[in-house]
Amino acid sequence: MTAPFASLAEFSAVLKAMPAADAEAVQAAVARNGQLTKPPGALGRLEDVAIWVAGWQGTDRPHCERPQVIVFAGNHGVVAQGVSAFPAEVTVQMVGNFSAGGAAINQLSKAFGAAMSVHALDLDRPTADFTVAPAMTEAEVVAALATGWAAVDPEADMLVVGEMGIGNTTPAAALAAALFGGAGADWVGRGTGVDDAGLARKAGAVDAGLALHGPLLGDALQVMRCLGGRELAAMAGAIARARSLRIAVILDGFICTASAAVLEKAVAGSLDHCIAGHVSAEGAHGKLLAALGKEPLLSLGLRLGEGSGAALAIGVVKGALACHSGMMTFAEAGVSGA
Ligand SMILES: O=C(O)c1ccc[n+]([C@@H]2O[C@H](COP(=O)([O-])O)[C@@H](O)[C@H]2O)c1
Ligand SMILES: Cc1cc2nc[nH]c2cc1C
Repeated sequence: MTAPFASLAEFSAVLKAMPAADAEAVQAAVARNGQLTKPPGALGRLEDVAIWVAGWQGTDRPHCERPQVIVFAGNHGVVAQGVSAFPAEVTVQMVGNFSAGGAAINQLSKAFGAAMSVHALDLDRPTADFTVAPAMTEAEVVAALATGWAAVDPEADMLVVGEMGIGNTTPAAALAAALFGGAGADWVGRGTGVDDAGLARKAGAVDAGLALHGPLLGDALQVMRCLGGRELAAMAGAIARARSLRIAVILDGFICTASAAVLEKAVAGSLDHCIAGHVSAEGAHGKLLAALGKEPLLSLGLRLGEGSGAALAIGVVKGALACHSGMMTFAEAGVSGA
């Protein structure tokens, strides 16, 4: 579907008109959960997950039979500041690897029965270095949001968005700092494995970006334009599209979460259809999730990106929905209650 916005103002209006969860389906799912053959609460957070998905799918028998994984790739001018352990050409090389089926996310998507696609966004045209200019023009950020919007399969019943972009933990840290306050040092981490000097360069780059674009940063969508990147904006566009379709979303790591946070800051409640798949090893991811009030499902020390942690969490969500929708009630099974 062509995106119903051609400017950031129109995208903002779209965010303000998003559907809510189905309160009746939530109520029905709570009632069903209470009748299933288990002690009350014995499935822990799986019960909450199932009831939450029920609300977005509008049924007390929610399912995860057609999960979709989308990986967006972008390149970043700020890599000129020496902020990554890897060279920028790895982004396009990894897109080749995704297309050939050779990356971790290919295997995880297959393992959890998800349809996976990859979208490379103007890799030969990196965003501007945000320490000297806004990362994107309005036309560029809107185009990236629209790519994400169009990439979502309306028939999917669960969405994972992931990313690949050498250097992108730096724009992600810049988004987090601009949205939640603090300095670069509060939000940067080691990414693909920078040393102490690299970490200091990342903090310096974020501080320079905050200082340069300061006057615009009260507006979350301007934060994305000035400090973000194409794959970050595309993830935000896909998460917004999923909301418009009432498809639940599993968030991935630090970059994905920072991109999503832009939507929440633009319009509070924009991430009510999103769950945190995992907490990554990137230093500030836990803090960012806490700021959003999201409790991660998994904590496995991953710091890969690509949607990998969220793809693993598909397995947890599938387990939650299989139990909720497939179990018998006490009455059906002839099991005595407490
Ligand atoms: O998902 C995460 O939390 C995460 C943490 C560290 C690194 N990454 C991945 O590594 C790349 C960014 O790291 P860097 O050091 O180049 O900024 C990018 O391709 C991400 O997918 C991802
Ligand atoms: C090899 C490699 C694979 C990745 N996947 C996501 N980010 C990545 C960064 C690197 C360097």
